[in-house]
Amino acid sequence: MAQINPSILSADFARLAEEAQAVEGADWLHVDVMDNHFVPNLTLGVPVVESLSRATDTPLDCHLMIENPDRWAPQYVEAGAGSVTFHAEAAAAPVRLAREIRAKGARAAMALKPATPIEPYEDLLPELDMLLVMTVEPGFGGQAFLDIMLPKIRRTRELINKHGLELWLQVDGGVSASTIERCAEAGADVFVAGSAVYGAEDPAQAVRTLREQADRTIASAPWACDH
Ligand SMILES: O=C(CO)[C@H](O)[C@H](O)COP(=O)(O)O
Ligand SMILES: [Fe+2]
Repeated sequence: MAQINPSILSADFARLAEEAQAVEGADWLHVDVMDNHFVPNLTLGVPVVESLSRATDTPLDCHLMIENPDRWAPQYVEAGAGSVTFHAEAAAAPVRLAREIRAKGARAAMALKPATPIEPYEDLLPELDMLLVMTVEPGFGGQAFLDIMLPKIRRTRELINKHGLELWLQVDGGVSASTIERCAEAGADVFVAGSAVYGAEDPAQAVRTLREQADRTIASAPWACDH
């Protein structure tokens, strides 16, 4: 089953609680944390995540685009995040960090920027609950989907299936009605969508439509039948 995670990066930050409630029915709410160092943009931090976790029943999927996640990621679990994603390029000790996130009670995930290959991380996959393949350069919403990431999604899915892991494979960046099927066909099962959801007239309906598209594709995808 596909999971759709609307990204509040494309929501109205002055009405975050309402915007979160507008997509109830989504699997997770994707929260982009940017520190203006790891990426050239600044969004929100621990206090906002804490408030947001009280404002919605949808679990929070925090995508940390920050330096030194080894220091900060555990605080996002304490703030109420159900899943915390750190970047492979930023973590000093990814295994220790993934174990700490899990020990604190959240799902541990690792993200790869477009130029970061999956292969060096094969042995680390059992330490993770989700792997995020970025399909745009992290930093901004509303960018065009990078088709050249499809082979990496495919290779990552092959590694997950080869090792028989229950790891989720998330894609983030430019995911919309016109790109979600290519991602699902390549092996993704968790889909972040910012502008495609919050730019729609009815965000909750946009979530349902994306989920239907992804579910239909996954149902006939060879990678899902083999699994
Ligand atoms: O991590 C991100 C950007 O770094 C966002 O989650 C992503 O860009 C979502 O926005 P959109 O669906 O509009 O591309
Ligand atoms: Fe994100």
